[in-house]
Order: sequence, then structure tokens, then C-alpha cells
Amino acid sequence: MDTKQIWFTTLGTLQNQILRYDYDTWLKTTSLVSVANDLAVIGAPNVTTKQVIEDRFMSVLRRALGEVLGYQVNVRVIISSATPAPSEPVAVTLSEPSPTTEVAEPSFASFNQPAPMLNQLPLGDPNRSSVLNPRYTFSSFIVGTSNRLAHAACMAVAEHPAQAYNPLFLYGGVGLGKTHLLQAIGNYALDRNPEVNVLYVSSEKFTNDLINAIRRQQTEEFRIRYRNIDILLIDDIQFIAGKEGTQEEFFHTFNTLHGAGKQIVLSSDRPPKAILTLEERLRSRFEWGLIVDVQNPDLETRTAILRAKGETLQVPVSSEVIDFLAQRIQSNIRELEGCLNRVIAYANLNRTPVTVEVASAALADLLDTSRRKRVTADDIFREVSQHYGIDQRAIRGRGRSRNVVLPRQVVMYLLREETDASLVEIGELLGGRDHTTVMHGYNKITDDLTSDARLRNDITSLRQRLYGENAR
Ligand SMILES: Nc1ncnc2c1ncn2[C@@H]1O[C@H](COP(=O)(O)OP(=O)(O)OP(=O)(O)O)[C@@H](O)[C@H]1O
Repeated sequence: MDTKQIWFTTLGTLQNQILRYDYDTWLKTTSLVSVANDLAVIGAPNVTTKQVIEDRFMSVLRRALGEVLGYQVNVRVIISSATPAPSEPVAVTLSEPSPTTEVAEPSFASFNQPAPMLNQLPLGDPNRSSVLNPRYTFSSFIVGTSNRLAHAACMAVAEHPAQAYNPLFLYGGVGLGKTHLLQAIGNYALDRNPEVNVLYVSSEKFTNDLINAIRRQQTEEFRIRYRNIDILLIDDIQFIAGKEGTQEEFFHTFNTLHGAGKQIVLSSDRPPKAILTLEERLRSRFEWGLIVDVQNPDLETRTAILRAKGETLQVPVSSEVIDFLAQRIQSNIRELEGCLNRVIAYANLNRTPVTVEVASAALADLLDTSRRKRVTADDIFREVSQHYGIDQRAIRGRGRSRNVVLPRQVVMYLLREETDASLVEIGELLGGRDHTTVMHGYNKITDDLTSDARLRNDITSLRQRLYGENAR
């Protein structure tokens, strides 16, 4: 068989294995350039097709080719300027694409032409489920007071795309679960309906794709790629600030999708108002829908996350170790997970069970330095008293006016979060109060933190005072 016959037969097999519009859009226009040394080189007519094939069809292609050839081959896709129909002779000129990582924006002058209408674009999306991490689902996401709102908003969007909140804008510090939630929306929507076009990209990838499209004069493909989507998930949108050309293109992408009733979800490390050098017209669009923040996880959430993570690792981790880690590692969830992994690896290497002593040894450098000095109950009473201008005796006393109850509950919260004191001990420190009263005070502050920005600022500045530079 020559390459033409091989490809003809392979495409015939593939036609029965993948969705018809996927076949028509992405595979019909490809060719088999060569087969040699266990390597089959496939020619794609443009960079978008090449990317889609690489992202979605490599394993099915390998299998189909293997069946036709009778032996296994590796597959490589290149861009080929000729795009013969499968029944036509293969005659191609090869051109290697240039590297995809770029640093600066080129001139966008040639790019400001009208975009194709959505209904003129071919169906079938580029780069979807293949780039969504299957681990990032709603069921693997632990909900606590710090992320309850964000989780509910994402769930609503996943269930009713473009009907609940559009756009949905998620913001929060590093490692707090924004990417997880964004991708959970995509995974959920795809589980419900595999035909839905979901695209998850970082804003850096959006920028790079745009730059490459301009450089290769493939702006049309770029637009097809980005405007033929049902749910667009863009991570770390703050990075488009200051990039004029990217903002311009994103503005049009946003308008096209939003106008066509498609869902847009954005994440950022800060709210739209705080993204400096973001064009006003984009800022106002980001504020059209719902803006929710993801906060630092409280003790309960940290404990629940560690417990769930321990279960997936199938390594017995005692509740003492989990409590120890949840108390000590407060910065973010990525670090929390990293620390648990490190403790388990350390125990494995030393062939010991995972105990608090082992955890403490495994994390010695982190616990001693990065977080810093130990905070004492005295530190907390002193700082809270100064912050609210309330005498320490009043905080410990029996008064029930609002101006003393709030600082008292903040002390309960900080003692529980920042020290190893038990509920009973905290009650004693606060003038012999019952542990259920302490629990109530702690819960009150944790709940209020989700909705009360002023209280959040209070807690943040108190932590800064307690820990200095390293405070979260
Ligand atoms: N509530 C949660 N339940 C379970 N796992 C979580 C939760 N929040 C975050 N994680 C996990 O923590 C890790 C970091 O989360 P993620 O990458 O989503 O953070 P991020 O907010 O996008 O951070 P960055 O801004 O640095 O990109 C991931 O492994 C994620 O699965």
C-alpha cells in the first residue's frame, strides 16, 4: 500500500470511531506525508487543526494506523500547505511551525478586521476536554466557609451556562482553588453533555496564541478557535493588563461570546477594580455578572482537605497528624497538599509510620522559618486590644455590648487558628467561658468572614501585626 491508500483506509476506520463533525472538521483535510522508521507523519492544513489533532485524536490515530499497517507507529503532526482530500494524490510542501512561546506583543495593526459570524464557523472545538484536569471536579472540591460562595456560583454556572451569572469572575490568592473550580465547571458541563464546546486557557496562552496567529497569518483560525465555544474558562486574566493588543482582541472575543449567549468564566488574583492598566471597557464587562472571592481556608476546611487528600493517597494518616498539619500550614491549599505529600514521602523513605514527630521532622525547615515565630495568647490579646481600642480586661470580662463582643470573638478565632490551644483552654483564657461559647464565637467569625470585608481587613492586619512580613 502506498501512503495514499494507507491514509484512505485509516480515515475510513476513523470515520466510524469519532463524531461526524469532528471527522469533517479536523481529520478530513489531513494527509499522510510519510511512514518510515515506525514514525507516521501526518500533514494538517493549519496550526489549529494540528493542535486539535494533537490534543484530542492522537491515541485514536495511532490505533487506527496500527490496525491498517499491522504494526505500531508513533505519530507526528506537521503543518502542510497542501490539504488534499483523502482520495486525491498526496503532494505536499512541508513547513515547520515556529516555537510557540513568545515574550512580547507584536504589532496588531493587521488584526483589526471584522470577525466571522459565529454561525459561519465550523462546529467542533479545538482544545477542550484534553486540557481539563480530570482530578478537578466538584466532587473532589471540599467546601468550607472560605469558598462556599465561589463553589455555589461555579456550580450554578456549570448547571445553567450563560443563564446564572455571565461572566462569572472568581478571584483570590494563590493556591486557593480557582483553577480547580474553573476546570470543575468544564468537567461538569462535559460530563452532562459531551458535545458542549469547553475551552480552558490561561490568559498567557490566549496572548501567545494570538501572537502566533498574527505571525503566521492565521488570525482566522485564531478567531474560529476562540469564538466557537460554549463555555470559555480563562485563568489568571490579570496578566492581560497592560497588553493593549491582547485586550483589544479579548474585548471582541468577550463580546462575540457574550452576545451569542455563551458562558464566560474568569479567574484572577484580584478583583477587576484592582487590576491596574486594565481597559475600562473590559473592567466594566468583567463586572457585569457576578464577582466572588475565594478566601484562605479556615481550620475546619484545611482539616477536611487533608483528610480527603489522605484518603486518595491510600496511606493511613492519623487525625493527630492531620490536625498538626492543618494547624501549622495556613498559607494556602497548594502548600497544604505539598506538605502532606512531603511528610508521606519522608515517612516512606525512612520506613516509618506517619506520626506527628515524623511530620514535624519532614517539615522542619518550613515550620521553623517560613511561618515564623510562634504566636502566643498574650500576643493575640495585646494586638486585638490595640486594634479595637478595647482594654484586655474588658475582652476577658462579662460585658456584652457589640464593641466588646466582636473583639472577644476575634480573640477566640485567632487563638483557635494561630495557636495550639484547645477550646477548653481558650475558654479559660477568656475568663472561664464554656467551650461551646468559644466554638460559637469562632464559628461566628468564620461565617462573617465570607460576607464582611471590613472584618476580613481586621483579621488580615491583625495577622500582619502578629507575624510581621510573613503574614498571609
Ligand atoms: N477546596 C478544595 N478542595 C480540595 N482541593 C482543593 C481545594 N482548593 C484547592 N485545592 C487544591 O489545591 C491545589 C491548588 O489549587 P488551584 O491550582 O486551583 O489554586 P489557584 O487558586 O488556581 O492558584 P493560582 O492562583 O496559583 O493558580 C490544587 O491541587 C487543588 O486541587
